[in-house]
Amino acid sequence: MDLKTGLNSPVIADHLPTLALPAAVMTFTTPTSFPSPGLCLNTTKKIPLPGKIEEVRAAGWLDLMKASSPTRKRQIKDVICDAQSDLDLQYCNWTVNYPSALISFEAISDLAGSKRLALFLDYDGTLSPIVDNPENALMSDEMRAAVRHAASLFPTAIISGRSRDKLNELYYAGSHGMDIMGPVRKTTDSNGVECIRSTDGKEVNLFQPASEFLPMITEVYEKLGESVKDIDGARMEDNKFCVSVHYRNVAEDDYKKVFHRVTAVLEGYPCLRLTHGRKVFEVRPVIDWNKGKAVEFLLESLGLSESEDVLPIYVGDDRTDEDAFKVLKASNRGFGILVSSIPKESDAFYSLRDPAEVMEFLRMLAAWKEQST
Ligand SMILES: O=P(O)(O)OC[C@H]1O[C@H](O[C@H]2O[C@H](CO)[C@@H](O)[C@H](O)[C@H]2O)[C@H](O)[C@@H](O)[C@@H]1O
Repeated sequence: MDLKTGLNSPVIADHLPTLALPAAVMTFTTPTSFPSPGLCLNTTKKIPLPGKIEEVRAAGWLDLMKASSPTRKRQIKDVICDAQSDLDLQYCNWTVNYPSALISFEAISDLAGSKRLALFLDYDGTLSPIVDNPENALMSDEMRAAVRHAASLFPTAIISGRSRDKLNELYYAGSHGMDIMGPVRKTTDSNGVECIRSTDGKEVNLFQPASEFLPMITEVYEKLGESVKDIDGARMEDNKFCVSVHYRNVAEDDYKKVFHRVTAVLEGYPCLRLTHGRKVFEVRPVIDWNKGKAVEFLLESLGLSESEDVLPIYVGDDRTDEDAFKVLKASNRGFGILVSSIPKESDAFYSLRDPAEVMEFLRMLAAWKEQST
């Protein structure tokens, strides 16, 4: 997919309640085959769950899948109005804890002061609206211009679950941060970093911490594709170091089927984990690497990880972006901005409603930078 001019479509935000699965569910067996155990998180042996807990687990996931469906709008105009006003009230109350980055822009620019901003931008749901077909999730020309303008003023990276070759912009980390094309590192620690030339001849660094998992990812992609091919609307996506199983276009009655087919295949891959995205199952290696680690890696590559006069800002909409929000929150340096049109728990500090507001925020940042220099 080439990210060209985009299609504007309504952003359908998904509400994903947090689901605390029993600890037993989250244990994995360190495999005897495939990558060296060192690569797979040290974990205790996976124990078969008693039937009851297995049912609870399946029901929990099913609730997650249903909760991420768009609320069914009834055809009666009044109900939509009422529902809309209730949602607005809930959203308004939520922004008390997650202030709008547009309304709070003056506070943000005061915080930024003379610091050097570093921008980290998620792609789907942040720079492009959520649409039914991933192939149609494109940045609009206006958004692309806003991103490019910001990138001319601040170090800017796109960090996405998509494979890196679908993102031909700036610095970027595809596969949920596991495939990083970043600036030539200014630090000595270069283990695992390969120096290559990018398509426009620029010398860059390539860092792929999950490269040993490629054969496993390729194999599980094939198996998952085979296992869901008879489910109408189910769609696979190969994101190089991770796999997406989309169910946005699957009938809700078939959600359970998708869930059980995916989990049945993954039973044979204890070194892979399943996370829930926006009407998508994300299958990733069980390694200690995520979007938060990618942000830390890129800051270090830019020589910005030690200095106090840097303000990293991460803008994202999905659960995998929370790893980056957590890193910035824990470092007490910089902050996350959650893109959501409905209330959600998050480790972000600010909020923006949708990609249109993200674009406005980027424009405000650029204007602020240009008038303050
Ligand atoms: O980290 P991101 O850049 O947010 O990528 C996360 C996933 O985004 C895409 O799927 C989501 O967007 C699609 C297009 O709007 C939508 O159809 C789908 O339901 C969403 O889950 C992408 O296709 C995945 O590969 C990414 O992992």
